Amino acid sequence: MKITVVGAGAVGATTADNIIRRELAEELVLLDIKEGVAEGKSLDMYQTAALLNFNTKPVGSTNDYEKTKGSDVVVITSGLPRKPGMTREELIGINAGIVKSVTDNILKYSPKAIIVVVSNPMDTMTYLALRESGIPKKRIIGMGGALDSARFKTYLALEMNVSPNDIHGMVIGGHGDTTMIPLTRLATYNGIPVSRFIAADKLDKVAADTMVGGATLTKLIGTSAWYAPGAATAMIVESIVRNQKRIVPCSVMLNGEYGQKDICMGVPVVIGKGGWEKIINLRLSDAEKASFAKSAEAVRNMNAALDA
Ligand SMILES: NC(=O)c1ccc[n+]([C@@H]2O[C@H](COP(=O)([O-])OP(=O)(O)OC[C@H]3O[C@@H](n4cnc5c(N)ncnc54)[C@H](O)[C@@H]3O)[C@@H](O)[C@H]2O)c1
Ligand SMILES: O=C(O)C[C@H](O)C(=O)O
Repeated sequence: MKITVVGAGAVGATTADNIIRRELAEELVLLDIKEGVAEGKSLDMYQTAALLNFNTKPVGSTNDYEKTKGSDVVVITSGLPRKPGMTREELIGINAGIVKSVTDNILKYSPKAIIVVVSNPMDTMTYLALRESGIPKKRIIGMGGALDSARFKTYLALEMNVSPNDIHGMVIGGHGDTTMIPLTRLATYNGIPVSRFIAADKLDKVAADTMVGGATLTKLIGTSAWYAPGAATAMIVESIVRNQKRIVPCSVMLNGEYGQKDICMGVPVVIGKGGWEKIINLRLSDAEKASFAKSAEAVRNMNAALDA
């Protein structure tokens, strides 16, 4: 198994670190356009092997795609992160060009790779990568819902003062401050609806905090987050390489599911060795269906900017 992570910034390096610690591949290539950064971070990470007992060797590359040849899975994290006060959507101008050129280069050397897109605005970047590459849709997975769901579970656990490990819940829709849809109705504390433990107004606040979870961290840190994004991305990669068939909300191309077509948005999918293998069709309430349609409209408008 060979995995490449493009972009050795905060999210790319954290993703790579999680992947090698869990030994998800024999070989991990970390690539960045900045001279020496991927090589330096790879060496730094490899120096933890003797302390943490793992055997995957990370290899750095300054924009040399030959080194990525034959990758089974490629994660794209290259691109600008937002600054406080910005939306993810404002990154489209620069990041679209980066994601397009990276996708072209990756597929030259790894035509069969499954691609996990992280760069923002993620739903539109996933759509772009799929449109530009023309590869089968099941091989392109956008990472957003995995992270948003982890934040949702964390806020629920904090409110209830319980372990996040006992909380189940999903966030679907777009990966944007106003487009994500935390499914409060379906969230449970070990199978028991969370509404049995949290008052309605508190549950609404958890949902609202989840939606601006990325913006909150960006304001605190001065740039966007990386620990949970890196862990969420590695979790998806693990489900692919170990064929775990986990159900994860991911941005995938819809063809009539959830009433939408020709758009990549977050819905629950089964992730295995083929990429996303199946979409799980949730029975949404009328209000949830309306939120999904509204979210799709916003994502579609963003996609239209690709051709503007
Ligand atoms: N989908 C999500 O849930 C999620 C979560 C966190 C961050 N993000 C997004 O991920 C992206 C990266 O965030 P970050 O915090 O790691 O940013 P960062 O600035 O720390 O790292 C980005 C890296 O990309 C590199 N890069 C730029 N152009 C490149 C190219 N053409 N080829 C190779 N490398 C290139 C840069 O040199 C830099 O090292 C941002 O767009 C951010 O918004 C998405
Ligand atoms: O908030 C951001 O801009 C980065 C990422 O999408 C996140 O949710 O952490």
